Amino acid sequence: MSALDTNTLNGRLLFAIPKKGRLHEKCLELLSGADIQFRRHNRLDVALVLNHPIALVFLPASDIPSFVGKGNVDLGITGHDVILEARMESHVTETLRLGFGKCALQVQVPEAGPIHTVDDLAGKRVVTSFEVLSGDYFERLDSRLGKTDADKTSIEYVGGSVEAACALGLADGIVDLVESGETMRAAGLHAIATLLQSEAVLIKSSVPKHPDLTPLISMITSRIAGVIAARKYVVCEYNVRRAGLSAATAITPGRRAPTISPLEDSEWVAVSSMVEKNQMADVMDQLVEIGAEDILIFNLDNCRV
Ligand SMILES: Nc1ncnc2c1ncn2[C@@H]1O[C@H](COP(=O)(O)OP(=O)(O)OP(=O)(O)O)[C@@H](O)[C@H]1O
Ligand SMILES: O=P(O)(O)OC[C@H]1O[C@H](OP(=O)(O)OP(=O)(O)O)[C@H](O)[C@@H]1O
Repeated sequence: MSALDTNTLNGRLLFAIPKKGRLHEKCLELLSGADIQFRRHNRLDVALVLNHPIALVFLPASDIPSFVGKGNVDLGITGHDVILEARMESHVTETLRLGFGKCALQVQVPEAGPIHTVDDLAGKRVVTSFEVLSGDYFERLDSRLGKTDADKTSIEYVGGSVEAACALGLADGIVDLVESGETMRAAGLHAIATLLQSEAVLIKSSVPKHPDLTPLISMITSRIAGVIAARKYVVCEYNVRRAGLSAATAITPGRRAPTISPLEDSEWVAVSSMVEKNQMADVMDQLVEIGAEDILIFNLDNCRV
């Protein structure tokens, strides 16, 4: 098949996936968890899904918002940041936050330099890959500070390695993504302001071109939501005396309500409840404190909640 053979793609839902970079591998894991099976031929940016009428289209993450927003593809995964940078927020609907690709877009300056605040940076040179968001930010700042056209902040675009710009003498400050902060610190920079927080999201067109694909979009969304929820929750099971049950269910209320089952010993019950993974250790400590026993934690492979 050639890269975009319209006959082969006819009738298939087009689903855009970042072709490389930070989000690529995580997206492949999601597809696998949702049982969306495909074989990608060497170098081709389109792959037909074997078990559903879907074609995956591998695109740069930053191009996905406009492809989805303009209806060229039906569904996509990308970062919230690049949706705003592409000014596509009113053309796409973010249907799911995916819990990965979490980062912040921050203004950074040399740690040892004379600039300490964004007000100090206003009117100087800023280098970034986010020229739209940075342009908006510094335009507001310049206007608040009463800068004229002659002395307003200069915003220059670079495609990557933004963190090198100050050391190379190209910039007084940069606007770039930060997750762990390692890149920033290694470049001798520190953050002085945050423009936005971002994470990967599932998006669809706000005005779908193919309304007949809505049930398939709902199915994919529900499957991916199941994979995300399975990562977020564990199942906690334990035994507790009936007398301690109300204290126990206050600790593990579950999503709707915990499941309570009688035991052969009529003084005791077994409780099963979903618990957020990051609360698990606290919850177990509290259960031990109220006398619960045989506390077991189970990871979920998949779920629909
Ligand atoms: N350090 C990071 N930690 C977490 N998420 C990140 C990080 N850097 C980038 N992201 C997220 O991943 C998205 C893609 O960034 P990445 O640097 O991987 O792009 P790329 O593939 O190199 O470039 P392109 O946007 O051209 O595809 C960003 O828009 C952001 O949402
Ligand atoms: O805070 P950290 O965990 O260090 O992550 C931040 C870095 O990650 C991103 O770049 P990436 O490594 O994806 O490469 P790029 O510069 O080529 O976009 C971003 O542009 C930062 O440079």
